[in-house]
Amino acid sequence: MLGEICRRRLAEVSARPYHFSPDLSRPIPSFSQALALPGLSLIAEVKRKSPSQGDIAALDAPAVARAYEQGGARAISVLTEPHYFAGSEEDLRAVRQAVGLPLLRKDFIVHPSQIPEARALGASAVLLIVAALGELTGAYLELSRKNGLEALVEIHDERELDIALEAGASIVGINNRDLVSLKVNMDTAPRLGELARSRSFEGLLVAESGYSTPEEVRSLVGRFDAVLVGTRLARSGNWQKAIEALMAAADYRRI
Ligand SMILES: O=C(O)c1ccccc1NCC(=O)[C@H](O)[C@H](O)COP(=O)(O)O
Repeated sequence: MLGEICRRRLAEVSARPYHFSPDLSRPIPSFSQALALPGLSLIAEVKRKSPSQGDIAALDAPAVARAYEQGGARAISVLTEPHYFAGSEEDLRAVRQAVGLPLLRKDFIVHPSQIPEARALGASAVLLIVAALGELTGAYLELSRKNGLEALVEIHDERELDIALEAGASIVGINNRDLVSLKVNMDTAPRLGELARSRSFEGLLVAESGYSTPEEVRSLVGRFDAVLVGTRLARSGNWQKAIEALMAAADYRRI
């Protein structure tokens, strides 16, 4: 699945003109500072559909983002991939205008032009998926920093953790979902999080995918800096309430 999505995204992105020159003097909120606040931070995702779930919810991106912000999310992830997730660049631009929280551009970054584009649209950070970028991860990380962006470097196994650490990632996301098979294993994030810390990783750790109950979220307190939640929130219908329920469980001081 990951290969199919990336091939399609690369074809689309490389066919359009490269014309992004973001204004780097325009201030944007810090993604890492939001994640480093005391307790477990919640990154709430605007997600309409996905390859594993099909249709999730017909969301108005800025309205949902405002509810996420009111509910206490500390950052918002906006999917901008159009075919498999029904997102768009316009969603990112509109969410930037609607909320003050830092935004993560959630997409399949496979072409350098997507990085300055993300900054121009108002993102504070981009997602870099090691399974997609492999040894190019370091180069994309550097390009992100040059464009005034932070990067959530996403891994799913030990080899990808090695690549992320070698690349100098300071925010590592551990995805419980295998993006090739789409299977979710909730032991993945805790196991690899522990491994990262045992290898002296002192940056921020984010647990991703499959979180839907306060108990699951609570289990991350003291082990992760943030959790990224999409489907559970998007489906809730009452986004602010759903966030508040998850935050109540997460709002513990770091142990
Ligand atoms: O969600 C999918 O089905 C998916 C399939 C292929 C590539 C990526 C995919 N999801 C991206 C994500 O990492 C999630 O959107 C994110 O972690 C939130 O997960 P969830 O809370 O389980 O919706």
